[in-house]
Amino acid sequence: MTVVPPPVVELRGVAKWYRRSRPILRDVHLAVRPGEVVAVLGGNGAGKSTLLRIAAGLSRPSTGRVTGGPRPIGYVPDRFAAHQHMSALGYLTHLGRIRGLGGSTAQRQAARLLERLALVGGGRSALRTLSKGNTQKVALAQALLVPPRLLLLDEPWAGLDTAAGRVLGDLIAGVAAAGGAVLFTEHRTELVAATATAVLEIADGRIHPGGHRWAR
Ligand SMILES: Nc1ncnc2c1ncn2[C@@H]1O[C@H](COP(=O)(O)OP(=O)(O)OP(=O)(O)O)[C@@H](O)[C@H]1O
Repeated sequence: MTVVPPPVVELRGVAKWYRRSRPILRDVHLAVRPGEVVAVLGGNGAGKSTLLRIAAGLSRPSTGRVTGGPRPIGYVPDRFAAHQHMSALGYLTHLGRIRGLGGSTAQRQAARLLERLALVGGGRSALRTLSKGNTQKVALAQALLVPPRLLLLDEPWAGLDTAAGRVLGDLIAGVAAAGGAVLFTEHRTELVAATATAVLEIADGRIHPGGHRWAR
């Protein structure tokens, strides 16, 4: 008998609207379990980022419930502002310490991720000088400093070159293999097909199962 593990995060009957807005999400039911990599598709403005923010606990549903909310959560937002004068390595080390790592572990982990993602110019580069793709590498590294039980990625391939894109695929697979759950948004179907174990689509505020499961 196969035992289905409990969801890492679960949304039950979630709806979201902003003042005077149409409902962005309606009656969304979604469960992401350990080892799953779930892709959320949908057109511009469909509500994908809204869904991720709710799953992250950053935005409250107007109705419905979110259960789970494990720690640590890794979250890469659709826009990562990095205007600081700090270096990439200094910034990530600082964040790692805030998240409970010792100073040298935080620095080692930050350096390892930046090297793996091949941050151009290296970790000493000031954040505000980084190109879009290199800023995205820092955004990804901050989400992975502490191995997340839930990894939420909003269009994580945006701006990445091919090599870094492949590394991202490996990092996502690594989180899932370690028993983490991953929920990501993406428009490019080839990236979804190569990465996701399940696909959902948001249309009219409702979640529609993609129906297709791609074997890894
Ligand atoms: N704070 C807010 N106040 C009012 N409306 C908002 C707010 N945040 C998002 N919206 C609206 O909610 C809708 C869904 O936005 P969301 O960013 O979730 O879409 P998305 O599917 O991620 O879009 P894209 O693919 O363009 O990134 C949009 O119409 C947007 O304008």
